[in-house]
Amino acid sequence: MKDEARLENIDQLTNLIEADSNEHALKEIATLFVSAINDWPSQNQTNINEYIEELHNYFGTPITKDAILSKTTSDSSEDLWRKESAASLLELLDIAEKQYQEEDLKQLIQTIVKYYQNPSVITDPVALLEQFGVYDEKMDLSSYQYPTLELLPSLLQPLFSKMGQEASQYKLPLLLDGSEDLKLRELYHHPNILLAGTIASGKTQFVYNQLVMWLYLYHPAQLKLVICRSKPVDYNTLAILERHFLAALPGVETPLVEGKQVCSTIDAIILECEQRLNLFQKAGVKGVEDYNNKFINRTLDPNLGHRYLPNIVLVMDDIQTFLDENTIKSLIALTRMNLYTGIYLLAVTSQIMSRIITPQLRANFSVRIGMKLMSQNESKKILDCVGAEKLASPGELIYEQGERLGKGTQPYVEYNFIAAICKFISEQRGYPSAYLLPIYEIELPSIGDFDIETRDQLFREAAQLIVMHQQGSTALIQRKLKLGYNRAVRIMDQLEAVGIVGPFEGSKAREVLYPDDTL
Ligand SMILES: Nc1ncnc2c1ncn2[C@@H]1O[C@H](COP(=O)(O)OP(=O)(O)OP(=O)(O)O)[C@@H](O)[C@H]1O
Repeated sequence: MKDEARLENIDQLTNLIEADSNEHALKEIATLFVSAINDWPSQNQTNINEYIEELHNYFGTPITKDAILSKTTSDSSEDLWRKESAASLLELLDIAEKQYQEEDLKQLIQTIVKYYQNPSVITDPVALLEQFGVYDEKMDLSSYQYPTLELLPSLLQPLFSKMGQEASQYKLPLLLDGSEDLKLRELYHHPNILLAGTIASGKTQFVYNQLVMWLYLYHPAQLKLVICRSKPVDYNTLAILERHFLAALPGVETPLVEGKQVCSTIDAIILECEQRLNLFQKAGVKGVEDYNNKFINRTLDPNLGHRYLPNIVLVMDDIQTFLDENTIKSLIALTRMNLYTGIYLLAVTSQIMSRIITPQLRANFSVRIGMKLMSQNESKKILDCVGAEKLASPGELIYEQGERLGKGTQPYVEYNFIAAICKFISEQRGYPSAYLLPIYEIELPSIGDFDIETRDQLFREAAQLIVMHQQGSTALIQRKLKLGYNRAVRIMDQLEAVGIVGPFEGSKAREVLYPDDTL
């Protein structure tokens, strides 16, 4: 984590609260705390710790509601100010008790200081872009409000509150254990995670837990998700986050990735990865963390292609359903090059066969997690040791990273709460579209018997669509580019003229003559 200026002074805290455009319980508590300090009858009190010490001297230790109530009785004019101050303290302890089950004022103030000391929680990189001269009104989500803890069941609020405090030290955390021993894992040095478990062992819940945690921690400018699903019923709740947190290929209808699109999407992520590595080289840095710091500190010129790089997490649930030969090759390529790029892969499977998780691919997953597995043999295949066959299902897991092994339990966040969090986010202003993944530009052939000037304006987009989907269908152009039939037919004729598709074949789709490995 980078060093932050220490937050000790009451004026600093007041300024940070004012700059925090989100409404949440911690801000309310911090505001009451500032007003309690301002009312406290001591000379020029400006230091937060000294103020806490004065409170301890006066109320005793710990400073609880009972301690405050039993002290605030006398009527001298100095005590009137103390009473005012105490009223704010009582109010803030009241909120803290309900929201965070915290009764000790000192602990609470430490939490506030920690929260406001870490600017990544409150700083919006998009708002910062304004300073770089590349500010774009359409991309401004500076009024974005992070989901509040109240959207979670009250039983889980203390866990997420603790998570929020601890997670500020991580570049991207993974939740491994949600029991009393909260256990998070830093993914920056281990960006590829494999999760295996039998059917109904809690794998999808594991994925949702990570997503919910990240949605609590990050601004839409900082995190993008690509979700590959095998069943159309999965992850529908997340589709409404398209314009906030999802990344997608240009021109696709649903931002949740299925079937044939999986391989082209992974290839697009590989391209994004390559672009990032180029940017790092130009910037003279090793990874995304230093790169973004340089960008925020205005040492990288946006006119040279530099931009803020969000974390991108590729989630592949039921990975076995996507793994044909090409996809395995692409995944191996991706997992070889994505270290420190801010691009992560979370792969989930219920099938432990080496045909699916090939030794080459397995070796690139440096974080491996087993939920309940069928046999000792399966456990060994995933974790290099037995044990996962004995886990309680759903929810328990064993994780392995390098030499270490650990056991954890996943919390259970019911889907209606997840849906409420997504709804809370989706109702806010979003970007004009999903974060668009790059696609390889097609070198259009120069052959053809029509004038380039007469090409349809959407000719290039249509060509990319047809080649990407390997489907010479007029209906596809109509649907994806939202065009009328006649215009789509005209474009198809133009595509035939340059040799991208074959001739019209009646009710059959035209043959695509341009191979998709050029994409
Ligand atoms: N930690 C947990 N505590 C209690 N119930 C849980 C927990 N995790 C999951 N469940 C419940 O167990 C069931 C199976 O969970 P989930 O769908 O996550 O499993 P899965 O491994 O993804 O299953 P599949 O392989 O069929 O996709 C669901 O009904 C879910 O609500």
